This record gives sequence, structure tokens and C-alpha cells, in this order.
Amino acid sequence: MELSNRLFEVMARGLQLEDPLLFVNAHKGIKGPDNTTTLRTLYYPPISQDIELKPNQIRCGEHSDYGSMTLLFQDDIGGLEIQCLDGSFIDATPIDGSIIVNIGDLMQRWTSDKLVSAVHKVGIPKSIKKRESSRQSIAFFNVPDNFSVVMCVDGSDKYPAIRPDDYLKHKFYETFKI
Ligand SMILES: O=C(O)CCC(=O)C(=O)O
Ligand SMILES: [Fe+2]
Repeated sequence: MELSNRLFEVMARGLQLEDPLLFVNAHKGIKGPDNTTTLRTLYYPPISQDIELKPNQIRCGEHSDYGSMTLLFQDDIGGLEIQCLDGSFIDATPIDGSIIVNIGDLMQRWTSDKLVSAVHKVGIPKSIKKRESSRQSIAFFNVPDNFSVVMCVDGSDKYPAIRPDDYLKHKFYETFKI
């Protein structure tokens, strides 16, 4: 949480916002009932050699995270890939002691596309040894408070103002059509 707040402040200062704590303040309810920030551990079971893989088999499908910012801790197995602006994917090769910072969709809306949400997926490691090991990652999905309003910080109307909980409902609907 402390690290997220430091990064939120750095982002706001980098964007030269009038209020450098704008993003920090929109996450103040993080421990309460009106904030859906989540810490999730993700376990990918080992893939033994006798398992038949489909062509282009992946461990986690292509997506961007819907919140403001995700801090992602991965082990040394690898497989995470990030999409570049030209549409190709590059490996986010694990670096010991590092954390991956992914911008989420709500931050992209908030900053009128100045910060772009990172499309990513988890593929199968090429090395047999790594494939046969399980993979563990931990994601800290930051989401602004339900009652905050995400509106373009540059004063434009590129995206209509939206509450994070309404945005989540809209995303669920788009994904599952329920
Ligand atoms: O396990 C990973 O490295 C990524 C997981 C992920 O992207 C997600 O859960 O949103
Ligand atoms: Fe993700």
C-alpha cells in the first residue's frame, strides 16, 4: 500500500497535476468496504511432459487489468508477456528483487491515455525444466474507492466520468454478458 501510494504520487507529479495526491486520495478507503483493491496469489500447476498442449496454449489469456495500477511479483519461472505498441508481445523476464508495475484501464481513462494500460498474458515457458515446475505470482490490484469519480485529469471529455464500481460492472458485462 505504501509503495502504491508512492508510485501514485510519482505519476501525478510526472503528469504535473495540480494536486500531486489526487490518485493517492482516491484510494484512501482501501481497507474499508467501499474499495475493491485485492491481493491475489496465483498458482500455475506444473505441466508434465505427458500433457498434450494445444497450439498457442497459454496459462493466462490476454487482458489488461481493470483497476488503476497492479503491482506484480513473479518468481523465476517466467512466461509473462507484455504487448508492445506495435501489437507484438515481449517477455517480461523475471529480474530478482524487482516488481512489475502494470497500469490498469481506469488509470488510462483518468490520464486521457497518457498512461496506457498494459495488455499482458502468461505463456508456457520454453524450457522443459521450467514447464515442469509450478509458477507462483502475487498481484496487488489497486482500485480507486467506489465513491470516487474517475474523470480525465487534463479536463478533457475523452472519456466520460465514471465510478470505479460502475466501470467494473460494465467490464463484467462486456466479458461475460451477464
Ligand atoms: O501471473 C501473472 O504473472 C499475471 C497474472 C495476471 O495478469 C492477472 O491475474 O491479472
Ligand atoms: Fe493481469
